[in-house]
Amino acid sequence: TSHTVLAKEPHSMDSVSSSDAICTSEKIPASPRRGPVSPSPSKFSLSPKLTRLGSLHLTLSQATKATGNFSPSLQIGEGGFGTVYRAQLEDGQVVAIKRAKKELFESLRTEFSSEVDLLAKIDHRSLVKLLGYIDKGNERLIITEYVPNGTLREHLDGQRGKILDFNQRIEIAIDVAHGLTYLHQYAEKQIIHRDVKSSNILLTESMRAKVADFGFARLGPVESDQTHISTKVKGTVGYLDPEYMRTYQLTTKSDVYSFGILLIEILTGHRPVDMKKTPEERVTLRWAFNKYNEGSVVDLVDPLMEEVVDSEVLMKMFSLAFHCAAPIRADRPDMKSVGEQLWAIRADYLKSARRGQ
Ligand SMILES: Nc1ncnc2c1ncn2[C@@H]1O[C@H](COP(=O)(O)OP(=O)(O)OP(=O)(O)O)[C@@H](O)[C@H]1O
Repeated sequence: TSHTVLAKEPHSMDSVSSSDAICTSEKIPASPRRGPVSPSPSKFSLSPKLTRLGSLHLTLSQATKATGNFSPSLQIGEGGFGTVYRAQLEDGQVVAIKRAKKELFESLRTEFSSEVDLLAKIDHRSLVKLLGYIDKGNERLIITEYVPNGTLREHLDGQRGKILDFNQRIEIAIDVAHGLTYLHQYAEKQIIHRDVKSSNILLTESMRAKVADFGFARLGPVESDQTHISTKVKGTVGYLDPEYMRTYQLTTKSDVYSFGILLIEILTGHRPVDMKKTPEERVTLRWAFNKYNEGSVVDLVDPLMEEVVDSEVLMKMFSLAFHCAAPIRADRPDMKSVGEQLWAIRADYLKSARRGQ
């Protein structure tokens, strides 16, 4: 399923090798099914103050009313941890409300509270904004801004009408890079998203991208001499940093790896791992890297996108993506530099497109 999540305890004996992970489209059951998650000290805890978080003050009955009593007709999505509804408030404002799944309630508590605590501190146009939070009785609701135009994956699949053109694809990549740069460098505390993927990128009507779903996000190292944090491996197969999988050491470079995989997906339209494809195309990173080395970069471009893009521009985009997805984290650039490089490639692209007119 597309929602299961890989979770691996540090130092556990039943370790999963990265090749196992790559060969399966199904993700290893998340920690909820492995029994209660022990709250780690560095993770935020749910404090009573949280009910007052965010700029929106809704009661449970107002939220219930706004979602038509959690009506299936207002359901816009379902993730591993909850169901998402589109809701209209009394003043007409449209919001998204994520309701925690009851059967996973106890084990979800940390996931959900981590999302709330992190979202509350964030204010950036490329990151989905938290508006409010309700924790009452056996309901946990997160209210966020509603992003109306579906996920990046839906657009790549052609489920949302017009196929994204090349300029839109670069702009989406730039937005995601800016959102992640903010999390890594400018947020009050360093935040690592841990689940950067195309179904977590939401698009606005003007096709600008916002990074969503902070359910797995973690604070980065707090001590200045600390280079990484050691933690359970979480994320989605295909996007997971192999060094993090091997060592359990999490750094911002794990998001950079996932971003590299996402960039290849944006350019090719291929999911990171697709068992329906031929063996040589199954693992998109490997397929793209081989084609790139053969000099056949033009074969990699999403066939749904009819535009002919300058091959120099394509080479630069793929080269940046492979750099981000380098096996060793020290070889990966930081997100700020990725944003700057994308910006420069976009300028080259616009020049080449003007020449071609
Ligand atoms: N703020 C929002 N505005 C509009 N649609 C949203 C919003 N948040 C989520 N959605 C929709 O709800 C779906 C489910 O979101 P959710 O974050 O719960 O799960 P997911 O990312 O698909 O899966 P998982 O959390 O298991 O990785 C999204 O794919 C998207 O279609």
